[in-house]
Amino acid sequence: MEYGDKVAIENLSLEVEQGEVFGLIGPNGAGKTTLIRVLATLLEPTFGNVRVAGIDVLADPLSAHPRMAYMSDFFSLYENMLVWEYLDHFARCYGVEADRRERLIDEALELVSLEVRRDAEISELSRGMRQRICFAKSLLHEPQVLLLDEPASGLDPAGRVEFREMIKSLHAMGRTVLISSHILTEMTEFCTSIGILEQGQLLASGKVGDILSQLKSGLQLKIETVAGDGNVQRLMDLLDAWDQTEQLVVEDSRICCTWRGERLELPALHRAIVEANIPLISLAAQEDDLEDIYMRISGHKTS
Ligand SMILES: Nc1ncnc2c1ncn2[C@@H]1O[C@H](COP(=O)(O)OP(=O)(O)OP(=O)(O)O)[C@@H](O)[C@H]1O
Repeated sequence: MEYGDKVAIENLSLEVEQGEVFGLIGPNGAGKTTLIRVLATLLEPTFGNVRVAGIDVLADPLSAHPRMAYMSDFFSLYENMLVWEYLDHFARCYGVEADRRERLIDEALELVSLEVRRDAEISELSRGMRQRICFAKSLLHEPQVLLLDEPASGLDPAGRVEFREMIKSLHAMGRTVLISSHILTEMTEFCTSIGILEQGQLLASGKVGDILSQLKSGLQLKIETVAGDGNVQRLMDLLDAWDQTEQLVVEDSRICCTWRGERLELPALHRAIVEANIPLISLAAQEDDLEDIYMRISGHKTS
């Protein structure tokens, strides 16, 4: 996908299975919005094929529209409408028959926990509530596929928790959700699969557990000794000789490295350090989390 001579997405091949909650993760400018807008038929790719819910969206966008909902990170509402009026208005626009409208509005309001604000004027509502109304609006035509571009941005922590619950409910209802974010850790809590996008290229994609286990590099060790008396050098030498450590980085009197051995070998390493009379302040081992993996495969430095 190109904007003039700027290539926003390149050689991207991605399949999201029905019923998945797929997290599209990438930093600013990675191409997430571009990809979602292509799927939503708002942008035409320079070349390539795009299918949503089995429909070729380039050849037949009108058949694809009823099956999908798109929610942008920017949204606007009609301020002077009541919540139910707003939803009723859009349900009519989407061609929802009169005898189903009220039920669908009630269900959407329940899903976003706004039943009690049914008769409130939109201008009275907080940002989080407005976002939830937009979300409710996007559910009225019962789309199979939801395309959500950074929907949790601008929500406070409580709003984010509620948002996660909404996505989990949609997953339980069998909907397919593609959701973008640059906040990695929260995506693992409700996504079934993830893709990591960087500079328009998909660096990795798959089930959350598979990505974690494929890309795990081992345990990250942080070992702290007392500064002075050559302690740091002796600790470095001992770790080098152990031959299970990689990527040693020294920060003052602390050494960080990757441990290639088994977790159960760590007590022996601990003992060897003590027996070598190297004063040990702490030895901590931590599994890579998604954030570490993302930073490593995208070539960023971890802290
Ligand atoms: N209308 C446009 N014209 C030219 N370049 C564009 C246009 N829209 C996006 N781009 C460029 O395409 C690239 C991808 O942008 P995109 O908005 O898809 O990224 P993103 O991952 O959604 O970023 P963010 O997290 O900041 O929303 C960026 O380099 C951006 O500058």
